[in-house]
Amino acid sequence: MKSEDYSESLVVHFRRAEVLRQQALDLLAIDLNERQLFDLELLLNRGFYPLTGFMDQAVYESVVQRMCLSDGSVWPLPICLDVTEETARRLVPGQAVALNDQEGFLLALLTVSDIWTPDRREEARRVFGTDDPAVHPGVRQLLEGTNPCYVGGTVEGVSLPIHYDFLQLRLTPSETVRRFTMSGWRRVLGFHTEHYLHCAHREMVFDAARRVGAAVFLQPVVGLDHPGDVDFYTHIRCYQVFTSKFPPNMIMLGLSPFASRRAGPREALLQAIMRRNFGCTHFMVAEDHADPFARSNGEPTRLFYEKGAAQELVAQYAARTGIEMVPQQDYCFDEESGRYYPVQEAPSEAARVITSTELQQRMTGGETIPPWFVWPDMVTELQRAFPPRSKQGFTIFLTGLSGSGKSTIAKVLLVKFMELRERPVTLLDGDIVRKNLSSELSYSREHRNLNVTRIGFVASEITKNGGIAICAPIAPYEESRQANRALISRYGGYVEVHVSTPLEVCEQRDRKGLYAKARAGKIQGVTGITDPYIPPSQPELCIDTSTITPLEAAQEIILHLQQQGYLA
Ligand SMILES: Nc1ncnc2c1ncn2[C@@H]1O[C@H](COP(=O)(O)OS(=O)(=O)O)[C@@H](OP(=O)(O)O)[C@H]1O
Ligand SMILES: Nc1ncnc2c1ncn2[C@@H]1O[C@H](COP(=O)(O)OP(=O)(O)O)[C@@H](O)[C@H]1O
Repeated sequence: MKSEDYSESLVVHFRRAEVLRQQALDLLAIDLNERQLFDLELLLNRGFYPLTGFMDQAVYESVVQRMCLSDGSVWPLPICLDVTEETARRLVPGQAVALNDQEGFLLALLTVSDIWTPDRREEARRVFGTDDPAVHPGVRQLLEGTNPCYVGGTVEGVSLPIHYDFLQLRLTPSETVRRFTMSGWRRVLGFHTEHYLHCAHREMVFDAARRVGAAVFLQPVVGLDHPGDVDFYTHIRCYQVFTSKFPPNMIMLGLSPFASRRAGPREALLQAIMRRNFGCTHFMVAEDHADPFARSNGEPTRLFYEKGAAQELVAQYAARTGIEMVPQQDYCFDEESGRYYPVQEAPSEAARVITSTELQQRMTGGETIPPWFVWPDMVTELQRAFPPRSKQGFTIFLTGLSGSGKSTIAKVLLVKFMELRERPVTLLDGDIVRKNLSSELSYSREHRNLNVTRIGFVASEITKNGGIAICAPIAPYEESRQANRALISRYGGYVEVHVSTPLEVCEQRDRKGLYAKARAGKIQGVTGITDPYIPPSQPELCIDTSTITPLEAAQEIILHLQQQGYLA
């Protein structure tokens, strides 16, 4: 396109966007969730070409049952907009609806074609191969994480979803096609990944590209949070290091906003179609591609889909999709010859593959990483995401009856950590939180859980930023304690301490007269008397303070932290 033509088309686009913005002021608006935003972005940037909007019922059924659109072209997964029953009742065919991001910023106008209640169990059976949410996380997401009604219709874009990070890498299909052409790339091998890549991956990608005579388009999936994954920014910086290890003009990095369904072969096929839209001629597919239980680097694991099924499906449809399947082979390192080999061709049993889990363990344990495994500049990046435990933040969560000794132990720990001066320390004591953060809450089960998860949220932020959080609420219920454990252990250490001092001792202490009041019937719902305390099922430590001093109790916790490597 000539530059005058391009400026003219931009002007037309801006004028049209302004018209749509005015129109949207009077329309019903739907604020899209993260998954829906990813789908919308791919509809607007034509990553999902030939789709021009969210599928209507006929197309949806055809895709679910026969994997094709109404014109017969291959399409393996439904791309639908799910809404609540309440929203569905407010919609009629022909109506225009504003589609906003989570902050209410207008992204597109949807012209509704139909609204229906899909049989999501049937969808799950067809698309995922099971309708049991217990055995497949994708099915769980579909049945429990999406709304019950679907809305179909074409979308007209006002703006692509806004990103502020790594803008130079957020390439649309038209941008990648233009860049491939300008680079003289006629054959391009698309490589989709969610894992961090290392030296053996370079050999793997290099060999595959050489075999088919193609350059490489590395397009990692970014966006949805994967618990336990390397921190997002480190992840991308590692991809940048990875691409720097290839000869000039051989590899390009671009970020894809795809929301994975973990639908195995069908998902691999959709990813292949997307890569074709981004300008690739070949697509690398792993044996366990998009399997919900897939792991990088050949870690042994029980897969949901048959090994190799994804490769077969993508290869089977290659002529119709216009993109060829290239099988992905795992590589290992043979120390004797100092060379990398496809795992099946390794000259000796001793050839080494380090798995993602082992790498993570080595990083957090502060162990060395052999140079044949990860380049030193990538190790530096990874060390930021996986600091050794002695540099990670952690939370000590003391739970137990009133008077069991939580606050006293917490105060001793606070002083000890302040003395060490290694990390910033925050004490989130039950009474203090009640005054400052949860003053409106009662002592009902619901409110206690809310209070405890609020404490957990604050502790998770402190832990994430490398600090120490000491929490000391009663926390009588397992559900909120488990939620805190799951949240906080994503970011650092979590030590649950059950201060298990028996009720009789707590009652004898009765520093606040709480038990006396409860026994006299002056207050209701006191934990241990008329309200339950459910002991933690698997606390890291159990401390009964009836026979030990506060200092001794604190020392037990410090010892545990030292054993676990959190304190040097
Ligand atoms: N009904 C009832 N049950 C238990 N405790 C009561 C109640 N009413 C007031 N208090 C005082 O509030 C403190 C407990 O609040 P928490 O926020 O730690 O409780 S919870 O975790 O939300 O269950 C607790 O403080 P601690 O003694 O420091 O534990 C009590 O003094
Ligand atoms: N080993 C111990 N650890 C903690 N507190 C103890 C210990 N031995 C005796 N106590 C006494 O028990 C009481 C516990 O009160 P507190 O720490 O406020 O409990 P909680 O915060 O669990 O309600 C304090 O008076 C404290 O001096």
